[in-house]
Amino acid sequence: MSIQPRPPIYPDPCAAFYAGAEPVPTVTTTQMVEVDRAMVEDYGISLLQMMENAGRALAGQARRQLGGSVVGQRITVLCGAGNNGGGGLVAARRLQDWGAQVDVTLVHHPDEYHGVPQHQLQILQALHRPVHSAGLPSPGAALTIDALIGYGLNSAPQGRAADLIHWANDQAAPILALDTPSGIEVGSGQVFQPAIHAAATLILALPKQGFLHPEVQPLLGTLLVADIGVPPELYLRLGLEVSSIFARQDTVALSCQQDLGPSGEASPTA
Ligand SMILES: NC(=O)C1=CN([C@@H]2O[C@H](COP(=O)(O)OP(=O)(O)OC[C@H]3O[C@@H](n4cnc5c(N)ncnc54)[C@H](O)[C@@H]3O)[C@@H](O)[C@H]2O)[C@@H](O)CC1
Ligand SMILES: [K+]
Repeated sequence: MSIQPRPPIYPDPCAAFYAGAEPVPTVTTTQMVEVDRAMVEDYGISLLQMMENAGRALAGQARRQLGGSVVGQRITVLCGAGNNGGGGLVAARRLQDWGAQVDVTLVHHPDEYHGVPQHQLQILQALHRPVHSAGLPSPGAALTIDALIGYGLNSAPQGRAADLIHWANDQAAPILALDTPSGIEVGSGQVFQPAIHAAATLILALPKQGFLHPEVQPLLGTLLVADIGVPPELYLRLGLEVSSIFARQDTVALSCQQDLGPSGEASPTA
């Protein structure tokens, strides 16, 4: 069964994103890859640190969406083998720590996880928490988390990742996507088939340029951006002016400015 796209949250396409009254720049995939590189190589902020922040923020957003407590709530977490999936594995662990019943569903066999995602998986295994790498999750969860593919998407989703995207879209449970709904090429805004139809998307660090594309926006749901600890010095080096959007909270909602108007300075709308 295929589903129709949910109605867009924003009635008109976005021209720019805001957090409160603060403009939030978008980044290209090239810039985001450079952010990742500089974090590790120039500042010694490891991927493990960033991923822990990402997964903790994702778990916190899931908890908010489920009303403030996850005790006894069923959550399905779909995890690819890349760093997006690694963030999902962190979120799964934290949600289990907080009392949720989490079904961790992997795209690949555990032997095919490497690097930091493998490290996150091995923590779950050391804790004897079950993970599933075959079949489809049981239906009936209160929330599905999509940590299948992030900005590493290279073509239309294939194989088991595609099967899990179809499965998630067919469930009644809302989908919380990590960084991007899987199936979107975040740089260009190309929507592949299949692609996740998210109720909410928790963006890491900064929104990606493709999120301004009108075809992408109906798939994003409510947009939030999470602090993963990128220092302002790094953004400045890339020519990005990022104001203190996380001064009060680690995760903030993004609103949309629908057009720039004749002066180029319209107020943001919710
Ligand atoms: N500094 C950052 O920005 C951080 C990024 N993180 C996450 O890491 C993501 C990027 O990680 P990666 O570069 O590892 O890439 P991804 O995890 O986005 O994607 C790579 C994985 O997706 C699979 N894949 C790619 N195209 C596919 C297709 N067409 N069909 C099926 N499978 C496909 C690959 O086989 C691989 O397993 C970001 O989107 C973000 O979510 C976080 O983990 C923490 C830090
Ligand atoms: K995703």
